[in-house]
Amino acid sequence: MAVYTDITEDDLRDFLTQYNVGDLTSYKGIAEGVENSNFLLHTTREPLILTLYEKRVEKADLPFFLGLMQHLADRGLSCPLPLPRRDGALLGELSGRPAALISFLEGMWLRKPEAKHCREVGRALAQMHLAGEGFQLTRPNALSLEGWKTLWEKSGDRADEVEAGLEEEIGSELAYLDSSWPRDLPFGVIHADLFQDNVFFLGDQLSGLIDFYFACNDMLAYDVAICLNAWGFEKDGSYNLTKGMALLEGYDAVRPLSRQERDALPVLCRGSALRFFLTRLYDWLTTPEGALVVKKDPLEYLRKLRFHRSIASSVEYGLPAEAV
Ligand SMILES: Nc1ncnc2c1ncn2[C@@H]1O[C@H](COP(=O)(O)OP(=O)(O)OP(=O)(O)O)[C@@H](O)[C@H]1O
Ligand SMILES: N[C@@H](CCO)C(=O)O
Repeated sequence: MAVYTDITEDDLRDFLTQYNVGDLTSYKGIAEGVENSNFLLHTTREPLILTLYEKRVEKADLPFFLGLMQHLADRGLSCPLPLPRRDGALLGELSGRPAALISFLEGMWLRKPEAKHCREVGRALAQMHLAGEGFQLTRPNALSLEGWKTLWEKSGDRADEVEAGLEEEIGSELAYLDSSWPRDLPFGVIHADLFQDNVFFLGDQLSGLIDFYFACNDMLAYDVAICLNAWGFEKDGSYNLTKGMALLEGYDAVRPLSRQERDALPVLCRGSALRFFLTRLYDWLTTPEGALVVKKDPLEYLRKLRFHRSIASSVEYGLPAEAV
């Protein structure tokens, strides 16, 4: 679920008078997603997505997210576009939340992606990294080392409620990452949350990327690590070498990874697994029972983190040996 903030039809109709989008014919809340409240609207002209930005999205960051979608779409990436209001603004307010109307992207996310889809995702990620060049606004990654430490300070003393021994294990992991985190790899705009539910396909054809609300400036290879975590594992927790290889090959064909980026992949995967473990752990411990949101399992990312600790070289992820 993600409808944290409900809207009334009257308020919505009033909100829509600020746009040139035709008349509202129907609307409904969208159950998927965990961050923002999303609604699907039908108007006499076109389907639209209405997003109300919730707790983890800073209002000051919205020009970055909305401007980035415009920048990427202008450069040929398939992603939703924020619609301007009659006064040109991309952002309005509805039910006390910042709100935007976003174009509807055709397609569905894949519940059972195969290696061929992972290859497409790798390609699209690299295309996004190239298309992001020249974007003028910047946004530091709030969920990198310092952000992880803050999350850990808020939840570390209760971590053993989720699994015994976690307080010590994650404390050591953070210390390791603090001392080993790469700082001089190529930087750019990263998506930072390119999970399966944020990539749409029409049949086997990738139709576009959505949900740029964690996008920020960080190491491009960190985004590859996020994708490898999200797409390279099976539900039973095992790493699927064929899928990982396809994703990496797809990326590398569009934006070749440097030797330094390849060498850093294991540590970047550890950091990325820790990032999602920590946000999930925090949500797990703080979301009240009965809230209308499906809590995501932090232990899934703990298992991935442990897997990455066993990796000695990026060849083990499926990068062709001769190219490493
Ligand atoms: N532009 C769009 N076109 C079509 N459907 C969309 C669009 N944007 C969002 N959706 C629908 O809304 C759902 C939730 O959107 P989104 O992933 O942006 O929400 P979120 O709360 O930010 O989620 P997440 O948990 O991935 O951070 C998507 O799975 C999709 O069904
Ligand atoms: N993709 C995130 C949730 C949304 O940011 C996760 O799976 O934990």
